[in-house]
Amino acid sequence: MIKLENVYKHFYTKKLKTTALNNVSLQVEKGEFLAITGKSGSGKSTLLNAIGLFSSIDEGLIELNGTSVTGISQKKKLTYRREHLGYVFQSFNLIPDLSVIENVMLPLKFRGIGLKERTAVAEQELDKLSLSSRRDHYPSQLSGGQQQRVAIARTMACQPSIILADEPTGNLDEKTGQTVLDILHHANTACDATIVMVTHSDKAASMANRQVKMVQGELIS
Ligand SMILES: Nc1ncnc2c1ncn2[C@@H]1O[C@H](COP(=O)(O)OP(=O)(O)OP(=O)(O)O)[C@@H](O)[C@H]1O
Repeated sequence: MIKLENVYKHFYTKKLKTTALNNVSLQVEKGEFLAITGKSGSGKSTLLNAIGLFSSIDEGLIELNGTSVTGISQKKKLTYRREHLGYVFQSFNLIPDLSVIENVMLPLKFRGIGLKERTAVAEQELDKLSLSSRRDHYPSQLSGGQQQRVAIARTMACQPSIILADEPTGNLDEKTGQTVLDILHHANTACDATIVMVTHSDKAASMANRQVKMVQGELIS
């Protein structure tokens, strides 16, 4: 479960103060699939980054699975991210010196899963995303869409309880985009993952149980 209460986030540049999150309160139940829509610059990614523990907030409270994560140390945030959160972001953050399969296996290693099991899980996830033939390639040898799919395979291999997706179909052709949506849908319905997805696509948003909209930093149901 995800709970935000009266969350504010401001950005300051020399001349401008931007309130990217303006008194945002939100509750996403366990196993819910929420879509966040809204115009460019309305604060969607800022919201996702705050829930994903990538950026701090200025005021308010965030709870994930019943644990308050506001103000916890960087070390605890990292542990929490590794154990509970999965990200499907457009910046793939693949490790360039690791092959495709090694990238997918890495977070499983952090969780203490043995080599045989992590190889099997990674192969299975790569197969679902039609990437088996690329398992020994390096990220630089892949197209943008292929890199995004590797990142999704890496996320799904960990079976996170909360998945945060920022424009997950943005860079992909229609067929691959649908595969990604199907994978998210499966994680939601078969594995009870809670999903928060930012999207501009009506088709992607229609996969969700509920839609909310960001307007100038405020959340509108
Ligand atoms: N690091 C930053 N410094 C200053 N302002 C920022 C920073 N990051 C975001 N903002 C501002 O905060 C507001 C919200 O940005 P955010 O990226 O959350 O929007 P978004 O809804 O995700 O947009 P898009 O759909 O274009 O990705 C914008 O006005 C943006 O200019």
